Order: sequence, then C-alpha cells, then structure tokens
Amino acid sequence: MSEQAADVTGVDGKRDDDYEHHGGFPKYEAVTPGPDWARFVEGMRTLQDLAVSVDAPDDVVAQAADQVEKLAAVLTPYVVPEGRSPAGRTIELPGRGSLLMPPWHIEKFGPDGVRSAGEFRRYHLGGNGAAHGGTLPLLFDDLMGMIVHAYGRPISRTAYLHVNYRAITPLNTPLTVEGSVDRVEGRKTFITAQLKKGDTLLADCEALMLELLPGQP
Ligand SMILES: CCCCCCCCCCCCCCCC(=O)SCCNC(=O)CCNC(=O)[C@H](O)C(C)(C)COP(=O)(O)OP(=O)(O)OC[C@H]1O[C@@H](n2cnc3c(N)ncnc32)[C@H](O)[C@@H]1OP(=O)(O)O
Repeated sequence: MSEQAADVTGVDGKRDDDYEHHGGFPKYEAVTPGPDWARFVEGMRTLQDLAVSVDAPDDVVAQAADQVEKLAAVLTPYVVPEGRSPAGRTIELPGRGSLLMPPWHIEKFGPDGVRSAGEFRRYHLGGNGAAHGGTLPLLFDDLMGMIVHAYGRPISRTAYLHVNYRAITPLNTPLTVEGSVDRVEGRKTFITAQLKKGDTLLADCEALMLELLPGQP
C-alpha cells in the first residue's frame, strides 16, 4: 500500500504548512490500496443493495447471517484508527472507497470547483423509486469538504447546508453534482452546488463552511 501526501497547495500556489494544525483534525493522506480493495468495496456495496431489497426464505437468511458473521470475524482484527483505513482515502475509487459515500467518481478537482458523477442505487432508495432525501445532503456535504480542500482553504466544518429539492432524484440513472466557492469572508467559505440529470436541475445547495480554530474538534 503506497501513500502520498494530499495536495494542500493553496490557490495562491503557496503550500499550507499549517494544514496539520487546523483544529484537532487528523491529517488525511491519499492512498493506493492493494488490488483487491476495489473488489472488496464493490462486493460490500452489492451486499448493501441486497440487504435492503431481498425477501428471502428463513433458511437462506440464516445462511447469509452465518456468512456475514464469519466475514466480520475475519476483518475485526484489522480495525485501525480514523484516517488509517483506505476507506475514504482512495481517490480513484467511487466514493473514495468509502461505503458511507455514494459510489460516485470525481471528474474535476481544482480551485475552480469539484464535479463528480455517478448513480444512486437500490441501497439509497427513499420511496417510489426516488433517492432518499437524506442521501442528497450526504452527497453535497462530502462535495463541500472536497471543494474547500481543492480551493486550498484550511480544514473547515459545515456550519449550515441548505438543500432545495427541485425534482425527484431517480435511482440507477447517471447524474452529476458540481459546486464551487462563491466567496470567502475571514473564516467563512460560502459554496453553492447543483445536482443534475443531464441539463435538468434536481437539487441545489448552499453551504457555509467555517475554518476551525486551533483545538476545535
Ligand atoms: C485523502 C485525501 C482526500 C482529499 C479530499 C477530501 C478532503 C476532505 C477534507 C475533509 C474536510 C472535513 C469536512 C467536514 C464537513 C462536515 O461534514 S463537518 C460535520 C458537520 N458539521 C458539524 O458538526 C459542525 C458543528 N458545529 C461546530 O463545530 C461549530 O458550530 C463551528 C462550525 C466550528 C463554529 O463554531 P465557532 O468557531 O464557535 O463559530 P462561531 O464563533 O459561533 O461563528 C463564527 C461565525 O460564523 C457564523 N456562523 C456560525 N454558524 C452559523 C450558521 N449555522 N449559520 C450562519 N452563520 C453561522 C457566526 O455568526 C459567526 O459570524 P461572525 O459573527 O464572525 O460574522
């Protein structure tokens, strides 16, 4: 497993040497895990989809539960502290290799904004074929974190995230989400983003990201 420092160069081209000292945040570094990590994560995503969509006979559920318990026993000895797992740090994988994140690919990452593309799956179902309303703030919040980072701002937390739902967000349909920094005022970074299906606006979002003070969690 090889590690490389995340790019923490500011928009002015100067490296942010204070990066590690903002708030109490651990430093996250991008990682390239071994060849089976992608297969493992995709397999787990398929299991998530199945776990919310099957209605299997009791004996089949019992078999599945036995296997899940065995799998958990295999993995449990390898639990590591926050920031050490490849989950969330594997830039080239959908959702950066984290099951928490929708499996979307980053298409653009820079000071002028971040765009990613992907689909919501059965796991993300809310009702009547639409994505759960709570999955959109998750997608937007993660995007906001990446936009702040790509803009070269210090580690910041979401103070507010305002989502407007403009149209139903379908499952299993290619979508894009894109946002950029509107303005910076002291510790405050104001960001807007849009979720689209083709040219159709599904949702838009405005967020205030606040730079953490030393020691803030
Ligand atoms: C491997 C490589 C990967 C690379 C690629 C990925 C990179 C990835 C990076 C990860 C980056 C993490 C991204 C986490 C993103 C979350 O999701 S964080 C989780 C959700 N957010 C939280 O839990 C935050 C909880 N809240 C807090 O901790 C505190 O309220 C805060 C936000 C730190 C602010 O507290 P504070 O420092 O005491 O701020 P305070 O003095 O009250 O306010 C400062 C100013 O902001 C204003 N303000 C504060 N809150 C609000 C509000 N809600 N509305 C309006 N104004 C407000 C105040 O009025 C004040 O304004 P001024 O008077 O100065 O004009």
